[in-house]
Amino acid sequence: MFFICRLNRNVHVIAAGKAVLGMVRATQDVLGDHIVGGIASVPYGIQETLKKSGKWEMIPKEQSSFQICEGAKNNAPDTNSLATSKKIHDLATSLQGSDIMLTLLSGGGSALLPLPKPPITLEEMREMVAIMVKHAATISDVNTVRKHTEVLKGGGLAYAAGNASVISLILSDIIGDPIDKIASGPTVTDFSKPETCMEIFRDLNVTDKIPKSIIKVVENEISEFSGHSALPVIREIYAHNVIVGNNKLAVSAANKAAEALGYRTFVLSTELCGEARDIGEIFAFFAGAIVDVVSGDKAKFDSKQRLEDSFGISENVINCVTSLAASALKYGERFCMLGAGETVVNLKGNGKGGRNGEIALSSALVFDLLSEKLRDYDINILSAGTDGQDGPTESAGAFSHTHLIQEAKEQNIDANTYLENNDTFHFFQKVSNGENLFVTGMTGTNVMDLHIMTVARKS
Ligand SMILES: Nc1ncnc2c1ncn2[C@@H]1O[C@H](COP(=O)(O)OP(=O)(O)O)[C@@H](O)[C@H]1O
Ligand SMILES: O=C(O)[C@H](O)COP(=O)(O)O
Repeated sequence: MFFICRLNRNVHVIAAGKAVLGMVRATQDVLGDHIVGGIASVPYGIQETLKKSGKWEMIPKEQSSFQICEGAKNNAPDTNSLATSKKIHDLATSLQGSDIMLTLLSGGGSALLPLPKPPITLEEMREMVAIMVKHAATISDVNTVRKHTEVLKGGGLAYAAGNASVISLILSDIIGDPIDKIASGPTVTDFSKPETCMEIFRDLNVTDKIPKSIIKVVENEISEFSGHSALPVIREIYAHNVIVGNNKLAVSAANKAAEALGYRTFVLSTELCGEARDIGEIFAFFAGAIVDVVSGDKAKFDSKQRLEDSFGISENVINCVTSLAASALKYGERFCMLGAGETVVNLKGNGKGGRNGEIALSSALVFDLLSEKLRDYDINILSAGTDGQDGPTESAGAFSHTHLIQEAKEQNIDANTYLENNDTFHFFQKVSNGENLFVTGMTGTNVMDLHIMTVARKS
């Protein structure tokens, strides 16, 4: 698509997400008084957190016509983010053909831009998301439904802006950078069919639990579109959507930092997904497989076999990691394996935790299983959300190491009980006075989760 828009003190900024404050500031620095105003919908407390951590370069300059509105406690839409969404909708609809709507979006935008289609209420939207997430829905699935049930999602914001020129800069928090799903695609044409929502509910086995008003809106859309062929009626949207950052950038920076510290590095994948516990176990079994290769022992417990049989990791990948790590460790170097992505958790218990807590704790349980073989090695894992929040907890994630479970046992804390109850936050808070919890506060970015494992021989 090609369009021309003339920059002439006509830029209205609309921003929504956990990472957009720094983006607002950068656009202010570049565009100066071409920005005539705007609204940013951001999480509670983020301005104070960024100021406290000295990230002044991420704080927007004060401008009377620019409002920064905080909302969406615990990443769930609330009355504040709803009120902000209404203001944003009003601003978009007031724009003229000569205006530019510069939209800045990042993950978290979905909860910060809620405007349910009537008769759906805010409470019902919250309920739907909670049910889907509890049943391990991916964010892609949740946002597919949001696109069909909310006014500003699925291109709704750009549509509201009418003839104004729409340019969106998007920071990706979803595997594969799908621009129509990040923050539920407020400025992206939605090609998905409403039928898909019902298929998602069926696959998750939650159809009966979803509020009736939501089912009704989806069913109405299905019958409205049933007369048309393969695709629903597509709203015409003229927007220029650009991905400006994603987790590959974060992993590449972490990789460089590890190299600068002297580690031999390997990036397993930037698209890790599936059940969180599996990823924790995979990292720990990689450590086991590496140590098997270095020691040359016929392993009592074959980690390589486990990686292949239980997790379908190919022999090529395993050989590649283990030979690279072994060649480093044999010559006294340290090894670092990095990964990134976004997992899910099938919530069975009623504890407090997050994906990263589950990854850290499940890796520690495997380390414990392999403790005999790993005893001459220093092995650590950090699993954390780049946004600084691991689920509804006060931590970004947690560290795991080879003697964590033993340490817990000595403190009469049973790791399995905590993991089964999805209570990893309390596990890490309790063990050794919380020294393995990773607490950063909101970081001002949001490019999914990072997993880092270091392996070194004990000196
Ligand atoms: N007690 C818990 N233990 C483990 N994971 C949990 C728990 N409660 C919520 N979660 C998970 O936390 C995720 C939501 O966390 P959040 O940090 O808001 O995600 P995102 O970074 O994608 O915004 C969901 O995947 C959910 O399953
Ligand atoms: O980071 C987040 O908050 C989640 O991944 C959801 O974000 P989104 O639905 O706004 O993309």
